[in-house]
Amino acid sequence: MAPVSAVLTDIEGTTSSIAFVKETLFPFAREALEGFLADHGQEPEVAACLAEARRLAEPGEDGVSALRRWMAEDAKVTPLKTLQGLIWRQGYLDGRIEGHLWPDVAPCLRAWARAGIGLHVYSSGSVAAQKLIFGHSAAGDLASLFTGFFDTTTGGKREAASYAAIARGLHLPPESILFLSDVAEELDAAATAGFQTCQLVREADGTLPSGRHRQAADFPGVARQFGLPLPRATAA
Ligand SMILES: CSCCC(=O)C(=O)COP(=O)(O)O
Ligand SMILES: [Mg+2]
Repeated sequence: MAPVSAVLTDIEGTTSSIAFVKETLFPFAREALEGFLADHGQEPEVAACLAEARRLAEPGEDGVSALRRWMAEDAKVTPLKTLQGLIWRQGYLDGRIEGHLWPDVAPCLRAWARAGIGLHVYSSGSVAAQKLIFGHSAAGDLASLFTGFFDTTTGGKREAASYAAIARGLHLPPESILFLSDVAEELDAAATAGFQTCQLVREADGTLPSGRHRQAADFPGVARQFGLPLPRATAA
């Protein structure tokens, strides 16, 4: 096994609870959608999302109906993910939302960054949304620990080509990058591209082990399996 020089992490189900995303973030955006579009629909970034939603909508469906349908389906469609990030921004800034992180995550991220391991994110949430969840997390502002942020504009998380593109973007051999996710199909795609993989099987999220990848219950478990440093308090 090649030494790990970089970690690429998923968010929902990996660094943060599925319940936080589904019961806090998604409803926040759902409830604010129409008001946000009324207030900000003329702004170029918002108008571009609406235009793209109209382009991708089913025949006879308008842009807002398509956005509502994708929300109900939890579809990872770029204009929806971009809009959600823009809507959450206000909630993070005024303190109505605080980014959930499992308590084991921040100490490991800090220890790995201190040791020179490159830290990167790959989530279906937009890059802006990724920076918000880590920048306004329960463990403080962790956004600066990460150097690479990748979202659906790089490609789908279940496609090997997306991971190949990320490795090229990071100028690293795929086998030196460890991808962390709770979703077996994402790990399959990363493994096909040559990444090392580890499934986060978080009991509180009800994740089921795939049996196809190495697995860990938390980030210290990842560290132990892949020779990454442990935070001092858990090193013993
Ligand atoms: C950036 S936090 C919100 C995550 C999100 O919108 C989502 O759809 C979950 O995606 P992930 O790829 O992190 O499972
Ligand atoms: Mg996930």
